[in-house]
Amino acid sequence: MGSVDAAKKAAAVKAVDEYVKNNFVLGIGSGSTIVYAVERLAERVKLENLSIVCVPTSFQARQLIIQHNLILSDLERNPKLDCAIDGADEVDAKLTLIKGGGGCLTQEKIVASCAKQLIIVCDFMKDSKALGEKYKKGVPIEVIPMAFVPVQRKIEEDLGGKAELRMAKQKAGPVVTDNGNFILDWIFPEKSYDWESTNTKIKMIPGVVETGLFVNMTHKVFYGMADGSVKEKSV
Ligand SMILES: O=C(CO)[C@H](O)[C@H](O)COP(=O)(O)O
Repeated sequence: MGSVDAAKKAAAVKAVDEYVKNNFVLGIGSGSTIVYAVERLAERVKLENLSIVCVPTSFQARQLIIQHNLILSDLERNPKLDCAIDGADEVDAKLTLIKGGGGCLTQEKIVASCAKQLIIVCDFMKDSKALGEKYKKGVPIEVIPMAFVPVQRKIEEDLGGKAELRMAKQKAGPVVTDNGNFILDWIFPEKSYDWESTNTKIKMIPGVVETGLFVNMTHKVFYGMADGSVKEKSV
């Protein structure tokens, strides 16, 4: 295992060990770091005979829950969660996040918004002073397919930068999200942003479903470090 994967694993294990308690309803995020969190969760459930109900944030998360024989639920049965554990593409000094590198931002944000606490697990490369410093792929924005051109134009005219339609790698055409929508990656001009108002501006554009900007949602971040230690930051 390389140092980045070891860092992801260290962060995920620590978060699951510190935050998951018996009888929790737990949001399960998406991405590669979450795989380690679910592995650790399954281990603890077995060893400690815990009862944990899991609400997925994506098709991938649902599969992980099923593969590890964990209890699968949804927001209809469990609209209130004790905690959600998820990854991030970048975390700034105020714990504002860019999420959605894996395209699951909308369900991730919905599940996080239903949780008492959002706990982020990531490696040291995601830790930045200002968004855009480390993650160069922009802010993911989920859009209704028939609206992608007008949304693209509005973002570029009003906010500057480029809003690129995310294309699939192993299929001709765009990436289609778990909700049947497209993703625009907004490569924003380099300047300092008020992310709360920027997020609101983008969300007000007709056709936008959700953005990958998570503002004032994070309670704690566990950063796995290159030396195997874990650094913690909270608001
Ligand atoms: O937001 C996400 C998916 O939509 C992921 O949590 C984010 O992309 C981080 O993934 P990884 O743990 O693989 O670095």
